[in-house]
Amino acid sequence: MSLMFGKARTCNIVTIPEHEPAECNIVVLGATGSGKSALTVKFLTKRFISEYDPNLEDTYSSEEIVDQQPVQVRVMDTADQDGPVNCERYLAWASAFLVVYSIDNKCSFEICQQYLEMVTPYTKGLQPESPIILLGNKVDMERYRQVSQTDGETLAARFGCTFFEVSACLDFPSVQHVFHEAVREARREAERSLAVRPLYISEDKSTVSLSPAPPLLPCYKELPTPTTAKVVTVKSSRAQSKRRAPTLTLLKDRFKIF
Ligand SMILES: Nc1nc2c(ncn2[C@@H]2O[C@H](COP(=O)(O)OP(=O)(O)OP(=O)(O)O)[C@@H](O)[C@H]2O)c(=O)[nH]1
Repeated sequence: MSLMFGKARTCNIVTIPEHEPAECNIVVLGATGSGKSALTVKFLTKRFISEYDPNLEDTYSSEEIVDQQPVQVRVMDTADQDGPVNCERYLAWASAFLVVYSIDNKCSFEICQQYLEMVTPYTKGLQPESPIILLGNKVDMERYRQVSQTDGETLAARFGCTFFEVSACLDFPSVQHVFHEAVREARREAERSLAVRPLYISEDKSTVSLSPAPPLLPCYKELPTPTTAKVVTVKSSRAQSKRRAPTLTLLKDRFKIF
């Protein structure tokens, strides 16, 4: 079974065959219109969407290379109407969370606080924890800014999470960096939680062993089935390129891409 950075793993240390990539489930949360879908599609296709179905919630999968290591990244682009509802559909599934607001919308920032207040108590009690990244999106809208960078940094510090300001319609590398940073933090958490298991040194000191692993309890929860979620395998026009690229077959009627 491949190692998941997050809940979905057996409770023993599992060695992953070289060829099998690790997996990382990222849940994108935030107020309506904050840019969750635009950030998700930018990460998967390098392109910026302008129109979308605001009520659709989808989960995408992409093969990524993060720090020379292959990882199957699944991104759940959620669509709550105004604030956290029905959270159990993603809490146990997530390896990491991106909580998004728009810097030109104070209300979206306040809704992010509700998400952080809901998600943090759940993740802090887990081994490994699911890291949270707070994202101020639409930084290209500086002239309409309603939320200062300091406000974002202060909120992130209060909940112990990482903070970035990005724009889904500007450069791709800054958006890719946020998703890859979520993978790195989930990877570090998974390694840390494996490392903190107590070591037992036998009487004759001849052997050192890890604490007896708890019984094999598959912790993996099936992919949540939100009302309209579909796991979409993604294939982008770049898939034809030589470079190992994320692939996206976007269901054209959902997004207008330019
Ligand atoms: N200027 C600017 N507009 C953006 C940016 N990201 C998204 N938008 C626009 O903001 C609107 C909402 O973007 P979405 O990605 O659909 O937002 P969402 O959070 O997915 O919204 P819901 O699907 O309703 O939950 C769209 O018109 C996007 O084109 C950005 O970084 N800059």
